[in-house]
Amino acid sequence: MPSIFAYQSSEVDWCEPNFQYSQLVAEFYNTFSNVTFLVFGPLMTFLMHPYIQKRSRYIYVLFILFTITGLFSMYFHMTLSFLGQMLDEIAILWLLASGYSIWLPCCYFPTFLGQNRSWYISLIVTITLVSTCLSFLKPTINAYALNTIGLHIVYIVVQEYKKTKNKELRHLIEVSTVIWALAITSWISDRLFCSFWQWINFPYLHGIWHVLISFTFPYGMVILALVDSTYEMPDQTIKVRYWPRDTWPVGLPYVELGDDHKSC
Ligand SMILES: CCCCCCCC/C=C\CCCCCCCC(=O)N[C@@H](CO)[C@H](O)/C=C/CCCCCCCCCCCCC
Ligand SMILES: [Ca+2]
Ligand SMILES: [Zn+2]
Repeated sequence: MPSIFAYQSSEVDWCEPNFQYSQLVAEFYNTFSNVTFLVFGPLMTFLMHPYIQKRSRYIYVLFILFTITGLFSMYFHMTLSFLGQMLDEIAILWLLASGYSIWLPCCYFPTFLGQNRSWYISLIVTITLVSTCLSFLKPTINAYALNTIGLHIVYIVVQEYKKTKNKELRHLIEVSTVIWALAITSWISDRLFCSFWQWINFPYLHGIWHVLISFTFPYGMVILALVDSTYEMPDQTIKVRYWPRDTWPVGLPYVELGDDHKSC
C-alpha cells in the first residue's frame, strides 16, 4: 500500500495529463489555476475588514479557510496524493460548515431547533465532525457530496432571489448563479467526458472550474451579507462596491458600511 504522501496515491485523477511539464508537478494547469484563491482570500479580507469588525469576527475564519482550501488544492493537484485529496476536501467541508454557521438565515433552520443559532451551530459542528470521519470510508464520493451541499446553497440563494425586490441583490444572484452553473458544468465535463476533451486537445476543464468557483466566493459573501443584513442588521446601510473600480465593466464585489442608518 503506498504512503498517503506518495505521488498519485489518490484514487482520483483529473483529465489533464500528468507530469507534462515537470517531474514535480503532476497537473500543471490544475495546480496553478488555484492562484485565484490565494489572491481573493486576502484581498476580500482587506476589502471587507470594516464590515467584518462590525458584524462578526468569525467571518475572518471563512476567508482564512478559503485561502487554505486554495493551498491544499494546489498541493493535491501537484502530487495527486491521498493526503492532498483529503486535505482539499476536508478544508472545503469546514469552509462550507463555517459559511452555514455564520450566514444561514434562521428561517432555514430545522424546525425542531426553533430560531436558536447556538443550538444550530452545535448541530452543524457535530454533523461536520461526523462527516470528516466518514469522508475516509469512500473518498471517491466526497467531491460529489460536497457539490450536493453546493446545490443546497444555490437553492437558498434562489429562494432569497424570489423574496427580494432589491435590484442590486437580484443582479448579484443572477451573475453568481451563472458563474456557478458554468463552474459545475466544467467540473462534471472533466469527470465524465475526459476522452472527448483529450481528443480535441483541451483537457483543462478542471482548471477552469477552479477559476470560476473561486469567483463565486466574493459573490456568495456579498449576497449572504446583504441577505443577513435584512435579518441581523436592519438599521445598518450596506453598500455594494466593486474592486478595483465601481465603474469598470468587471470587478470583484465587496460590501462597505454606510455612515447613515436606514431608519434616519
Ligand atoms: C448559507 C451557506 C453559506 C456558505 C457559503 C460558502 C460559499 C463558498 C463559495 C465558494 C467556495 C468554493 C470552494 C471550492 C474549492 C475548490 C477546490 C477544488 O476544486 N477541489 C476539487 C478537487 O481539486 C474537488 O473535486 C471539488 C469538490 C466540490 C467542491 C464544492 C464546492 C461548493 C461551492 C458552492 C458554491 C455555491 C455558490 C453559490 C452562488 C450562487
Ligand atoms: Ca491527470
Ligand atoms: Zn481541483
